[in-house]
Amino acid sequence: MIELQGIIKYFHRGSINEVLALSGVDLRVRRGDFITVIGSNGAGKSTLLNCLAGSYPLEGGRILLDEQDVTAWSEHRRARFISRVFQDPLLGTCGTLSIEQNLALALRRGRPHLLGLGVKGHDRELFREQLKQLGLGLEARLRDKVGLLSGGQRQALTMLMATLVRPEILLLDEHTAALDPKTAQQILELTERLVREQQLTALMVTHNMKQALQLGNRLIMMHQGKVILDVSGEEKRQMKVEDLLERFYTVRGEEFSQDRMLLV
Ligand SMILES: Nc1ncnc2c1ncn2[C@@H]1O[C@H](COP(=O)(O)OP(=O)(O)OP(=O)(O)O)[C@@H](O)[C@H]1O
Repeated sequence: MIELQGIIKYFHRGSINEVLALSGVDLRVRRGDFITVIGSNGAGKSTLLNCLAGSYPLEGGRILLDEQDVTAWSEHRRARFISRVFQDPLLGTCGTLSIEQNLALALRRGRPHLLGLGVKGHDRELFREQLKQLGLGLEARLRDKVGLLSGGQRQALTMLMATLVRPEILLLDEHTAALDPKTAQQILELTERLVREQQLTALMVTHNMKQALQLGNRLIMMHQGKVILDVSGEEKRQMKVEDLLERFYTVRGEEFSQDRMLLV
């Protein structure tokens, strides 16, 4: 279980540009939770994921992994248990390396002593088998440079790389937002399958409320650096976009303007 306790994150603290991006976030992520994260622009969604991943130091609060305090752990150290997929398909893969070299790097995640790009025969078999399941024909292109792939193919490969060594937690930050609708849907289906088959714990940021309601077992809504709504199970299954807007109004006492988030 991962627990965030009273997380406080400022940017440019003490300057005229000071931003309080997270103002005391408490969140208990249970093993196997697939949490979709929604909220308006600047609500703190990406910052939350970045703080979990150790990209930024905190100004307050702690992060516990199975009751162990990992707040002081570097981003590199946390990469042993955290995988991330970003919006930009170029960020998760190395374009100048081949598909199999990228996968070989993913296989060594969290094992810093094993450097080099050599690919062993039995690993190659594993890669072929895994790639086949993507249904994109990439298993026949193991030695192709990743730079030759389309954005969707590259994001599918990134998803595979992020889960090749099972992470304790998978962080997805609008990972389908840069793709065309059909490709985005394929990546979402892949996401759902990988999370289900490997029983992963995942947090997925999205601007799409329908998507947030369709996927996962739990949904949190952020606003001005706080979690203002946390629904799961049957309650989430029954919810519609209008219910979410209504709940926002009840909690905040203000309308959720439609330009704050996509309602598709
Ligand atoms: N590296 C940074 N330096 C300075 N300010 C930042 C930085 N990252 C985020 N912020 C600020 O912190 C606040 C929260 O930003 P964050 O990116 O977490 O929001 P978000 O909910 O992910 O928004 P969006 O949906 O627009 O991506 C915003 O006011 C943003 O401008």
